[in-house]
Amino acid sequence: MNVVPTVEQIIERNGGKVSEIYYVACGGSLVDMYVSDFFVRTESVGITSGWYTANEFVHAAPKRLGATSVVILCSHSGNTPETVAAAALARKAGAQTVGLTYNKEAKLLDESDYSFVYEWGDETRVHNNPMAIMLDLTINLVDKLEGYAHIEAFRKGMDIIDTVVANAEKQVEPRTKEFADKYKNETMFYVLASGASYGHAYGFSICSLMEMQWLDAAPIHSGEFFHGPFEVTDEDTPFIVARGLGRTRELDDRVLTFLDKYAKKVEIVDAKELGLDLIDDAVSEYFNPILFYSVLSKYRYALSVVHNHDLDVRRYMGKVEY
Ligand SMILES: O=P(O)(O)OC[C@H]1O[C@](O)(CO)[C@@H](O)[C@@H]1O
Repeated sequence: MNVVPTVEQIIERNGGKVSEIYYVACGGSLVDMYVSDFFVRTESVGITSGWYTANEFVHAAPKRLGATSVVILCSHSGNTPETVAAAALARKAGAQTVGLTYNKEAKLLDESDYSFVYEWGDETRVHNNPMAIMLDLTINLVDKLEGYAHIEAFRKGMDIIDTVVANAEKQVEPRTKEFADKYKNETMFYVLASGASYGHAYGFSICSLMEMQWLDAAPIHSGEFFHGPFEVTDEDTPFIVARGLGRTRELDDRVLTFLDKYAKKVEIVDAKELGLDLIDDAVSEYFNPILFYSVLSKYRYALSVVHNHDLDVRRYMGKVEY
């Protein structure tokens, strides 16, 4: 998808003034936004950002929300009521709203100044998935507003990410089956990551393991592991570590050094070993979550097979009042 016309219109509407970008959604759509929020937090000098579950945005909106805010909202179905309400609220406050959805008839589109109806299901074209579109939009917006030194390296990364992911998926296929066989009777997993990838520790826990497999799971930031969680470590507790590339890899490595001594059930998903180092070091960390999403989806599929538990089965979601 070409994000440039949207970037230009956003900038034109406010005479080049954007003071904050808010990322607002629920569940898996929210997870997909984490990397963009992380990018703004760590790379922008003049723009602040916030990452909000939609209902919290509605009930406790930031005071700064206003005409110079850009609010990016994503809903796969396009009709999640909290996300649609957040878009309406953002618009009422004078902010510019960008809506992403898979559904051409989405209610979210009625509340969006700019929209992206994205592709889904073609695993070979991850650059057209919402996570990549939002990241592309964010990086181009920051670049146009204040300059981003590694924009060309990022664009080159976008050109090859589909190939990197396709190769990585093939590479992990056998080990996802081994993982599923080894861990089929486990009921609790701790999922660790850091930096741009932390959103996927959260997402794999709440969406893939809890929602789709009805298993207990908890995300732990690699940096936080040594500030409480590591006390549960023993030889029987399973850990999944998404070992990213980039500035915070050291945090993941510190966890792995500790687990190597005190744990026995450790699954490492390493972005470097899976070929992400084909992308320039200056930007590869922003591609970690795109790779991890696709690769971890293979892990969850393998678990669903050994559990004979279809990934689409729900007990409560969309079935009862909540
Ligand atoms: O992206 P949407 O359609 O707003 O849906 C959000 C819902 O979808 C999921 O991300 C995945 O089923 C849930 O976690 C969440 O309730």
